[in-house]
Amino acid sequence: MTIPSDRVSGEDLEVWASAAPDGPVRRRGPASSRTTPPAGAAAPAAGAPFPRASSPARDDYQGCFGCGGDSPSGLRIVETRVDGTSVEAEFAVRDVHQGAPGLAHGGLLATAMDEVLGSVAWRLGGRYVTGRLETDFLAPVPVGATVRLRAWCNGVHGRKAYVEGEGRIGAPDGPVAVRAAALFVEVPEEHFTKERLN
Ligand SMILES: CCCCCCCCCCCC(=O)SCCNC(=O)CCNC(=O)[C@H](O)C(C)(C)COP(=O)(O)OP(=O)(O)OC[C@H]1O[C@@H](n2cnc3c(N)ncnc32)[C@H](O)[C@@H]1OP(=O)(O)O
Repeated sequence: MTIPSDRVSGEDLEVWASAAPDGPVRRRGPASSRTTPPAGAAAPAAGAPFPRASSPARDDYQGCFGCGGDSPSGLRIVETRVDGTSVEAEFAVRDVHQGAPGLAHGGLLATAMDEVLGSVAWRLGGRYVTGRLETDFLAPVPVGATVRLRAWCNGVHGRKAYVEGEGRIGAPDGPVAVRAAALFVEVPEEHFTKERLN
């Protein structure tokens, strides 16, 4: 595998084709060029429905740490709104999600972002896995809070999908606690079976 190592540092980087409800956004730098669509990437049509409206594999499988109901300490993320190219979801931070006393563990917040960004990638129609996940933690999240998640796709280039999102505390317009940008890579079906030990 050849992974590009170039980074864009310093100045803000404009995401050229963001489908975020507020339109094109400026990311606070430094931001990685690895999670920014290159020139020539296909931009999702704003407001158009996702190619895949739902995920039967997901609906039938409850073992996922992010969204499944069978994992006792799982995040139990629930999607609340799917609108064109964006997904909204939420979860409640429980005691089992603590890092520092009374506060959510950052790794679990990153997991939540992986989940909701992954849901957007899944809805693009292929089978995608996370290749790279960049996360900015902007505010502590107290145990007991509901985190409102939102994610959208910025572009698709070959096997690569560029997805971005944020998590806010308490309400859809609450304080931003976490931001994430990710590169998802499309894989064949056997990806999910060939390395399994059981
Ligand atoms: C069931 C219901 C589910 C429903 C889903 C619901 C949501 C679930 C959310 C959870 C999602 C996850 O956590 S998924 C689990 C975590 N992720 C994984 O386990 C993935 C592990 N990694 C891999 O399997 C592999 O490294 C891949 C598939 C990512 C890439 O390997 P590959 O297939 O051989 O492809 P490769 O040629 O290396 O890479 C393809 C292109 O992507 C680029 N690329 C690859 N990785 C990177 C990277 N980290 N940073 C930059 N670029 C990268 C390459 O440069 C290349 O660009 P170019 O040369 O083409 O330009």
